[in-house]
Amino acid sequence: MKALLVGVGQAGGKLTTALSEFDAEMGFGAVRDALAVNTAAADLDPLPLDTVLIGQSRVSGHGVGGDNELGSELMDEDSIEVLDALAPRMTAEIEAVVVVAGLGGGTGSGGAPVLVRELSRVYDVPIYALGVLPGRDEGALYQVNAGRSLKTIVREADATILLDNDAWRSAGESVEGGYAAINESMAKRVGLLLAAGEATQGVGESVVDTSEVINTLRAGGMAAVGYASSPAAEDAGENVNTVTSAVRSAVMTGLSLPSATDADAGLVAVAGDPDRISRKGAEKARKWLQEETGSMQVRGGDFPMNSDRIAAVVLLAGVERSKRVEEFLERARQAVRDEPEAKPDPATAFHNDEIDDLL
Ligand SMILES: Nc1nc2c(ncn2[C@@H]2O[C@H](COP(=O)(O)OP(=O)(O)OP(=O)(O)O)[C@@H](O)[C@H]2O)c(=O)[nH]1
Repeated sequence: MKALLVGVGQAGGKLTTALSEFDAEMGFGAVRDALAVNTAAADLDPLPLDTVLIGQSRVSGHGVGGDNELGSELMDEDSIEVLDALAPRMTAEIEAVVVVAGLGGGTGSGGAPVLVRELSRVYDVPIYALGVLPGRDEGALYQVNAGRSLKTIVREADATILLDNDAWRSAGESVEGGYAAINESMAKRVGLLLAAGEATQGVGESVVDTSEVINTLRAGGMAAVGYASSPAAEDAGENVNTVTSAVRSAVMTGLSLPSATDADAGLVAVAGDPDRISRKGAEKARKWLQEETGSMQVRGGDFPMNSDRIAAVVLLAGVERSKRVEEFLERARQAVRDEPEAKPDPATAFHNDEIDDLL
């Protein structure tokens, strides 16, 4: 999928950078261009990307300090500047725009839903969101902000891929301490997914096509991406279990939103040397995923790559009924109970259209 990335806020800018770098290192060419937008000049300065500073007349380049309503207002006021910066990058080859943001802060949390809405008004290609959920150790404000932002962005975007900071929390390590490694790992999942339909090596109808990724994401709502890999034998016949166990691990332990396995649609891309990929293994894995997700709509195919390993990239779409999402919303609800002055209950807001959301 030839994509244009827009990072909003600090996490958005860093993740967009990690994604662009992964795509370039792998030589995929799926990330065609990228831009970072922020209200804080200091967060934009270190990024190796073109940048747009918004809200200068109101916050003088100092950020919004976690106020996502202000983040949303500033994006609304300056969206023309952002759209102007994007216009020359929106060439005919672009198949999707991905707006990347941490949902728990201020600028990304408030600004990303506004930008998604504006982009959807102007362009016909799908506008996806890539949102980072705060870890459970992060403060109440992060949880509340993310709850409201999530509700709004899911409504505005064609699909919202969620990355849960807790999914990467290794024992004893703080989320803050591990951002660089977390971002690399997130970038690998999403970068492979974007590149899955771009594979040019190898032919055959079993190769995953960009339209299959887009059609899977048509389930809308929230999505998750999983990844796992293992060494493979040279002979495809010996790799039946290698393929099935890579797909299982991608879902059971490698998902960007852990346990989000109740899905409306799925896609399994088996990456590796086509001579090593077991057809039987790929078919078994697809059937297993149908059972695991309860969806009959599970697509599958190869992602030809030069490698002596076999990797599985799994996309699950329409995962909003999952336990993990409920857990997050309960956390946000609890945060509101603990800090009653912190805006409306995001969990109720998520399920109740009568309650105001961010936009
Ligand atoms: N995965 C990941 N999460 C991050 C990173 N940086 C911040 N976060 C998370 O993002 C949320 C905070 O959002 P930020 O992007 O820092 O905030 P912002 O959008 O710049 O908003 P303001 O700083 O309030 O203007 C928190 O949940 C952080 O844990 C990062 O590099 N990687």
